[in-house]
Amino acid sequence: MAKLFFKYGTVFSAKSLNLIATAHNYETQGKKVLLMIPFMDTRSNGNISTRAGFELKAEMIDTDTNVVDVFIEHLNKKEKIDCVLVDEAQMLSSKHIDQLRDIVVRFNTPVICYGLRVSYTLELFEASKRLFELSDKLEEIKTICWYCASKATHNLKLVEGKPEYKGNPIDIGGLEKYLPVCYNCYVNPPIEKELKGV
Ligand SMILES: Nc1ncnc2c1ncn2[C@@H]1O[C@H](COP(=O)(O)OP(=O)(O)O)[C@@H](O)[C@H]1O
Ligand SMILES: Cc1cn([C@H]2C[C@H](O)[C@@H](COP(=O)(O)O)O2)c(=O)[nH]c1=O
Repeated sequence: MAKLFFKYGTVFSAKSLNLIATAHNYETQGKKVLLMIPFMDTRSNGNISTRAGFELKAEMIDTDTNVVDVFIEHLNKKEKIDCVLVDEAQMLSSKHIDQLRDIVVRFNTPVICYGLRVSYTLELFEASKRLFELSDKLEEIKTICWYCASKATHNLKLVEGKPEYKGNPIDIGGLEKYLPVCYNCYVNPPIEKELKGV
């Protein structure tokens, strides 16, 4: 029986790197993966990429895209899909997550979603909440706090060097805007540490 997975972590925890390694493992065995990324991720241009330097082309999922239809289009092209991999899953809607769940059940195909758990405003993203509700397996991808030796559990947003805790939970950006932090450093960040070598 195929399963729905949610592999979640903070920003900069190597989620995309993990996805690309999984795709590579399938492909070296001659198996086919279907890659998806939300259209909303305007940084991607339809590519899943990692800061470690790899990039893969993906299907872009817009608000009104039915992901089951995307999957069936590939089957109709005589592709045998062995696994669906979704990056930045937190930017999808809960309806998309229901559709991904449907793919697992109807086509007995594993779906692995990678994404953030909570926003810089400390809210579960709509899609992440649905993934916690529907997934067969939850796995945390871990990294360390930017400022101390604790595990990072939250995402700190900095605007002109100052922490920002309120606003639209979806706000695209990279390390210039978000840092992986523990809860203590989220609440009281020692923000003088510079961004070096990233
Ligand atoms: N230039 C680099 N070369 C190799 N690895 C890097 C480089 N820059 C960052 N990394 C590593 O890449 C990881 C972040 O990767 P990424 O997959 O983009 O994370 P996420 O998708 O969780 O934001 C971190 O573990 C970091 O140590
Ligand atoms: C914390 C947080 C992040 N985002 C955005 C910023 C990036 O575009 C992605 C996360 O990318 P990564 O590969 O995981 O680093 O999500 C956001 O919109 N809201 C947030 O709270």
